[in-house]
Amino acid sequence: MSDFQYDVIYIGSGHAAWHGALLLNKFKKKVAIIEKDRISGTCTNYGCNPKILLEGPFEAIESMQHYGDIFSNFPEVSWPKLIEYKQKTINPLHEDLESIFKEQGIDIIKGAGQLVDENTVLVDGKEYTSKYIVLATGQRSNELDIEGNQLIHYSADFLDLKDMPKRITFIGGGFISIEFASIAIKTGSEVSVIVHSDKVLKQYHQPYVNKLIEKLKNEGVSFYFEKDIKSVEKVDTGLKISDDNDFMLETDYVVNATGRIPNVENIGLENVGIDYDKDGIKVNKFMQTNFPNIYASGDVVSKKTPKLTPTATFESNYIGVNILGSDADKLKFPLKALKLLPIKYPAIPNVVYSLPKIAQVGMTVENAEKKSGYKVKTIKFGEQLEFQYKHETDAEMKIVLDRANKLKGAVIYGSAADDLVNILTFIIEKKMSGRELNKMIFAFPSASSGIIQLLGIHMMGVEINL
Ligand SMILES: Cc1cc2nc3c(=O)[nH]c(=O)nc-3n(C[C@H](O)[C@H](O)[C@H](O)COP(=O)(O)OP(=O)(O)OC[C@H]3O[C@@H](n4cnc5c(N)ncnc54)[C@H](O)[C@@H]3O)c2cc1C
Ligand SMILES: NC(=O)c1ccc[n+]([C@@H]2O[C@H](COP(=O)([O-])OP(=O)(O)OC[C@H]3O[C@@H](n4cnc5c(N)ncnc54)[C@H](O)[C@@H]3O)[C@@H](O)[C@H]2O)c1
Repeated sequence: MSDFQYDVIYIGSGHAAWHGALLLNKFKKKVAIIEKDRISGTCTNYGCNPKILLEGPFEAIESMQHYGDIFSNFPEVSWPKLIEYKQKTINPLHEDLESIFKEQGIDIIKGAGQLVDENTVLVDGKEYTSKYIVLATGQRSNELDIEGNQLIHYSADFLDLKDMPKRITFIGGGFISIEFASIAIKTGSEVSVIVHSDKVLKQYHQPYVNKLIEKLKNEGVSFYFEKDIKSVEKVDTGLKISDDNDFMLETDYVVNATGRIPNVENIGLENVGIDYDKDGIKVNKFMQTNFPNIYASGDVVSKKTPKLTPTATFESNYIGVNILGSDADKLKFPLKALKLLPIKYPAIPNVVYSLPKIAQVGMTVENAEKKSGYKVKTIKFGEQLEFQYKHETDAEMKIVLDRANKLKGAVIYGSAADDLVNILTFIIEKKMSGRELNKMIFAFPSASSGIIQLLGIHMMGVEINL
C-alpha cells in the first residue's frame, strides 16, 4: 500500500463510477465513492429506471389497442397510484446499492467532492488522499436564461409528479420531451411540445421520427416548431409561455428538456489545472485527463460518443481495468483485452423510449445512402409477420448492408425496437454472414425469430419483396 489512504477515489456514484469501483474492490484495491445526492446516480434514481417503469402500463394498453375491436374496454391507468408504485420500487434502490457497496468493502463518503490537488479530494472540510481519482460527476438539466425561470420544472420533477396536470408543456425536441410526451398524452392531459428548430430527434432517421410525430399528433399532442421561448409568466388561469414574436401558449406545467450540461463546476478542476470545455472534461484515448492518475468517466466527459448508461458503464469498466494494471492479467477475456489498449467502442445501440420506440445502431441509413458500396433495405415486418408481431402492422426497419451483404446498421420503428436492436448489435459486432445466421435455430413463434429470418434472407443477397 502506498502513502495514500485509497488506491482509487470516485467523485460521483453513477454507472460511470460503480461498475469500475466494484471491479477494483474485487481485486483488493482500497476504493471510496463520494456522492452528494442519492447513491447510483441519474439513471437509477431520476432517469432510465423510473421512466421505463412509468411507461410500462401505457405500453401494455397500447399493445391491446393493436387488436382493434377484440377488446371492448381498455383499462385506465391511475397516475397517482403509478407514481406511488414508482416511489415504492425506485426509492429504495439507492439504499440497496449503498448497502451492497459497503458490504463489499467500498467506503461511501457522503457530500460534495472537490479536488484540492492531484491526489487529494476535499469533502465537508475533510481531506482524503488517493493514488488514482476518477471524475464521474455526470450532467444536470440545462437551465434557460429566461424570465420566469423559477416557474419551470425538469425531468426529475416530471418523474415524481403526484398528479398529472391538466395541461403540460415540454420545451425541447430531444429524447426527454418525446418520451415524456408519449406518456403524458396517454393520461388524458393536454400535451404540447415546443421545439427550437424545425426538427425533433435530429440524430434519428427522420421518416420514422415523422411517423412518430404524426401518431402523437393524432393522439392529441400539439407541436410548435421554430419557437424561441423568452418567458414563462403566472396568469390567473395558469402559466403563459411566450416568445419574442406573437407566439403564446397557456399551460399548467412546464418541463424544460433542452439538454443536459456537464457537472464541471465546483469540483476543483481549476485547483489542479484539469482541461475541460463546454461538453465536459477532456480525456485522452485512455480516458485520462491531462493528469495521468486522474481519469474521467461517463456523461461528464467531453466526447462524441453518445452520453448514455451503457457507454458510462463501458468506460467505467475500461478505466477499472486500466487502473488494475498488472492485476488485469487475472481478469477473464474480454475485460483483460481492454488493458492498456486505447478505448475502442463497439457498435452502440440507442433507443427513444417513445410509444412506439425508435432504435438505431451502426451506420445510419443517411450515411449509407451517401456512400458507395452500401444498400438500404426496408423490412416491413409489422405487415409481413402480422400475428407474430402482435398486430402492430406499421412496425418496420431499414437495414444497411455492405457489398458482402454483412449487416452494418439498422433503424427500427416498433414497440420491440429496444430488444430487436440488441440482437442486431450482436449480428453487427460478430460480423455474421447471412449463411451463419441461417444456420441457427431460434424459438418460434416469437417476434424476433420471424424478423431474423427475413434479415437472414436479405443477408444471403436474395432480393425479396414479400
Ligand atoms: C430522464 C432521463 C432519462 C434517461 N434515459 C436513458 C435511457 O433510457 N437509456 C440510457 O442509456 N440513458 C438514459 N439517460 C442518460 C443516463 O441517465 C446517463 O447517461 C447516465 O446516468 C450517466 O451516468 P454517469 O455516472 O456518467 O452520471 P450520473 O448518473 O449523472 O452520476 C453522476 C453522479 O455524480 C454526483 N455528483 C456530481 N457532482 C458531485 C460532487 N462534486 N461530489 C459528489 N458527487 C457528485 C451526482 O449527484 C450523480 O449522482 C437518461 C437521462 C435522463 C435525465
Ligand atoms: N432513451 C435515452 O437513451 C435517453 C432518454 C432521455 C435522456 N437521455 C440522455 O439525456 C440527454 C438529455 O435529454 P434531452 O432530451 O434533455 O436532450 P437532447 O439533447 O436529446 O435534446 C435537447 C433538445 O432541446 C433543444 N434545445 C436546445 N436548446 C434549446 C433552447 N434554448 N430552447 C428550446 N429548445 C432547445 C434541442 O434542439 C433538442 O431538440 C440526452 O442527450 C441523452 O444523453 C437519453
